[in-house]
Amino acid sequence: MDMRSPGAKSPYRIFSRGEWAKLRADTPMTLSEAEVEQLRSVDDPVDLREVEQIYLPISRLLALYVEATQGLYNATRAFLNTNGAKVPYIIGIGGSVAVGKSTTARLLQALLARWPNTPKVDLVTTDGFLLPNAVLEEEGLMQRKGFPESYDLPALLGFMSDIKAGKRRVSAPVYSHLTYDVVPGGEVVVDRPDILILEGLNVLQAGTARSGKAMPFVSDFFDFSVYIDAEEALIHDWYVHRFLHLRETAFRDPQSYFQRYAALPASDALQLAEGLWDRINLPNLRDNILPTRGRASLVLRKAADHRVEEVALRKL
Ligand SMILES: Nc1ncnc2c1ncn2[C@@H]1O[C@H](COP(=O)(O)OP(=O)(O)O)[C@@H](O)[C@H]1O
Ligand SMILES: CC(C)(COP(=O)(O)O)[C@@H](O)C(=O)NCCC(=O)O
Repeated sequence: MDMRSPGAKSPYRIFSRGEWAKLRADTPMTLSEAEVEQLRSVDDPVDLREVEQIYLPISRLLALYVEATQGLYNATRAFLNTNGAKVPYIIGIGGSVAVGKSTTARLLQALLARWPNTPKVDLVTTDGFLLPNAVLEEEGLMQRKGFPESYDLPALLGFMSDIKAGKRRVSAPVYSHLTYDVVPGGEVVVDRPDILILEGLNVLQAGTARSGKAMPFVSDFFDFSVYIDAEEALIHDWYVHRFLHLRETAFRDPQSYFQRYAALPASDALQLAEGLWDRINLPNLRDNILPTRGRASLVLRKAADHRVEEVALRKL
């Protein structure tokens, strides 16, 4: 589906940047320039203007949706005459490697937590559910990191199911981009938030376990989902640029998996980044990530300067 030429039958309503910005209405700005700077990832130029024009309208829309969903839960509780556990509202954020999912997730977390009915907003990334490198190596999957088969899908589904059941203190494993591996014994504990944001490449994918067995979709647990979109060539440039930037910063850390490459001449580092993109991230984008775009509730389409130029909102 081409988002830019949606037919009359498209399930999406398309907004230009200007049209979307107007939907902020009177939503107050609750982040400072310094906070936005702190929340953005390496190489992401997002600023207060982008927050005002793109993220405040999303935050306003979500505040309305969350309130309506909370009303539905209350209606069910009244109907059943029970005092069931509070159920978190779940938002999925998907898109390619290097498209800017982390920045969007952190900005939405900060904005949503400032609404009075959703003070507790937790954020979990799916990379914690990747199989450890030792297992990926044993199974010949190191060149498939981020592909559906590189995740422990049953564990991710179990986590989502516990959250939706309103369980207390549900834990998720943690991934380190520095060591390029799952952190042994690492965990993040989610304790009945008002909202949970789940961010990762694979959040909108159809559920197939490594055994080939059909499983529920992770997105079956979502109340709302966002897909971050951009032209393939742009994401490629962002990935390579970020890699060269990290070579001068994070890769110099003695703990970094990529430390051995920090001393490489720029031309060799460039070749390495191009190889990772061509062998892993581009095929994953084409085969597994982009095909899920049409399942998102909201699609944010970014331009070369990383700014969102178009927004597509699913007609319910
Ligand atoms: N090799 C790396 N070393 C350190 N940080 C990294 C590395 N690769 C990615 N990151 C950081 O990890 C986060 C997630 O990156 P990624 O999965 O590409 O998603 P996105 O760019 O869509 O947020 C980003 O904040 C990025 O800057
Ligand atoms: C860790 C990732 C798979 C992202 O995982 P996610 O949080 O989206 O589940 C990705 O950042 C990655 O490392 N891809 C492997 C190829 C590469 O090194 O770029």
